[in-house]
Amino acid sequence: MTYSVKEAFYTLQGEGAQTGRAAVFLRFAGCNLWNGLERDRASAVCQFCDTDFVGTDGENGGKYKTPEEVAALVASIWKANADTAGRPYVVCTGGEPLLQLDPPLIGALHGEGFEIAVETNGTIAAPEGLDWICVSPKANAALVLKKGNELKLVYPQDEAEAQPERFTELDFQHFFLQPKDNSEAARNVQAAAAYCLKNPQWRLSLQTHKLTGLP
Ligand SMILES: C[S@@+](CC[C@H](N)C(=O)[O-])C[C@H]1O[C@@H](n2cnc3c(N)ncnc32)[C@H](O)[C@@H]1O
Ligand SMILES: Nc1nc2[nH]cc(C(=O)O)c2c(=O)[nH]1
Ligand code: SF4
Ligand SMILES: [Mg+2]
Repeated sequence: MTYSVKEAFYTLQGEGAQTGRAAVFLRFAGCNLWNGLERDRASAVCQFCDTDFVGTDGENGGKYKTPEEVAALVASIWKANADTAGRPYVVCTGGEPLLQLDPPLIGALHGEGFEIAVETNGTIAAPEGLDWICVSPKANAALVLKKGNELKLVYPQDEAEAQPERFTELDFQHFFLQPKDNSEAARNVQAAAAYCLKNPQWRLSLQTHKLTGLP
């Protein structure tokens, strides 16, 4: 299949349990919960997205015809940036990466020595072989992927089915609340912190790349 890549870049993971770890971010174009157009945001299933995932016009973006081409791109970005040892790490995101990340690409990335992480909205079953799965459930979108390494809930979401209590029995090692970044961000940070203080199963995930200025 052809892989539509919005952009690929080297940075530090800004969120969740792997925060601070150097990684190549591989951002796929397209999402099943929003078409990415501002004029359609208010009618989308997911309305708070902070990311441009439309098209293939970003840094290293393009349409790649084979899994080997994508893996070679990711490896070249790692090698151009990391000076010393450390397990090569790729974070597949989007948009919704599970629309495109398939077993051949997982095989090709492993072939280049990468540990593979994914950031997903949890509406699509995950292929075998992923090394780190972060699920971020969205109100009004049925959750299919009910186990993984971390569950990272954007907070607050008003709908009853997106309250933190709905997720605590699921099979994840880590549970994070990530304050929703919007015009109410400061208030959302305080609300998420207050919830974690009252409910110690949950930890606070701040989007540290927005503090450091990294992408
Ligand atoms: C842009 S999404 C891409 C991956 C996937 N579609 C998903 O939703 O998990 C990456 C992460 O950013 C989170 N996110 C998106 N918009 C956000 C916002 N406004 N504030 C905080 N986190 C946000 C998502 O919930 C997800 O954990
Ligand atoms: N530094 C950095 N960390 C991130 N963690 C998840 C991100 C995403 O957009 O999926 C992201 C991102 O866009 N940048
Ligand atoms: S599911 Fe993820 S990529 Fe899609 S609109 Fe929501 S936050 Fe953005
Ligand atoms: Mg982001």
